Amino acid sequence: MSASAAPASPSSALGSIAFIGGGNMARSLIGGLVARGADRASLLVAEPVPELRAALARDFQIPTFEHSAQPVASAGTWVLAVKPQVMREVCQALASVAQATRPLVMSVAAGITAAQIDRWLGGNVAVVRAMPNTPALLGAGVTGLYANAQVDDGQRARALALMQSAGASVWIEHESLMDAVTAVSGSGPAYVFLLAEAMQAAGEAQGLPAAAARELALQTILGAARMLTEGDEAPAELRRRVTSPGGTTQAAIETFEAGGLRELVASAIDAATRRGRELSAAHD
Ligand SMILES: NC(=O)C1=CN([C@@H]2O[C@H](COP(=O)(O)OP(=O)(O)OC[C@H]3O[C@@H](n4cnc5c(N)ncnc54)[C@H](OP(=O)(O)O)[C@@H]3O)[C@@H](O)[C@H]2O)C=CC1
Ligand SMILES: O=C(O)[C@@H]1CCC=N1
Repeated sequence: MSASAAPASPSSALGSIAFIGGGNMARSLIGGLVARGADRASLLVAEPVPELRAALARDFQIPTFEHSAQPVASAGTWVLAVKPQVMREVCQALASVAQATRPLVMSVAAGITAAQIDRWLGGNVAVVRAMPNTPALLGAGVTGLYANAQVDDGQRARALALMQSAGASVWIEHESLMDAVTAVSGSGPAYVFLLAEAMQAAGEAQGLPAAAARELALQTILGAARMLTEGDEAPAELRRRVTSPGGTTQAAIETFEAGGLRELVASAIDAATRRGRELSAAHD
């Protein structure tokens, strides 16, 4: 595995990129690319929902299409950003173009394997499986990347450049670990949002006004995340510095530990990992 941080702007060598699916994840990736100065005219999006197309065109001034035929014909990189449930059908419809033009195909779908995508596109296709997350919109995401054997060095560099617009990237050598990546970081923002909801609600239950509870909870998460990522100290050490012996934090941490928070987090991530495998099998 290797990790790298985001560069100042995406390379112009990226060429045209066709996004198939313009929903939540594609929007986050496109937002990250646009914010880092990507050529808007080279970001082509196929999205069947008219409201989503209109919002993408309005917010990012990029070309949008109802069907994928036009964007894929002119793009050297495809980003498949549809749900796992429809990936087979979407790929099979694009197989003849893939065989004719040999694009770099990137998939962000949970569970679906590079071998499945290669097979559905007709075989011998360069496939990079990527698992980003929605903070990509702010350039603050993290992506796990796996390349199949057909991906050459230039294509690896192109995949990395594209995803670095979304934040940091980590290459994963063994594809079987991509379901764990999905469970930790792909789904991960939702766990933090759940914590934010719970902290805010608990603050309100203690009598804080809603606006104050929100501000206190959200800024606490932001500040803690910055301490975790901008310093060198381990999470356990940062926690120790907040926890005065016999004080308030100790009372809360003991409650979390007694309630099995660590085991619960491990179970949740195990459930998400298993779900990724199930999605692959269910939609083969
Ligand atoms: N959301 C997230 O945080 C993350 C999502 N992912 C992955 O990204 C993928 C997309 O997820 P997400 O963005 O949340 O899903 P969304 O449903 O928001 O977006 C997918 C979009 O693709 C559209 N679509 C369906 N069929 C086609 C087609 N043939 N051509 C073009 N577009 C089509 C869908 O339209 P319609 O609704 O009409 O079907 C929908 O608008 C999934 O595979 C998911 O596993 C990965 C990492 C994080
Ligand atoms: O929930 C999902 O299945 C997708 C994949 C990771 C985040 N969202």
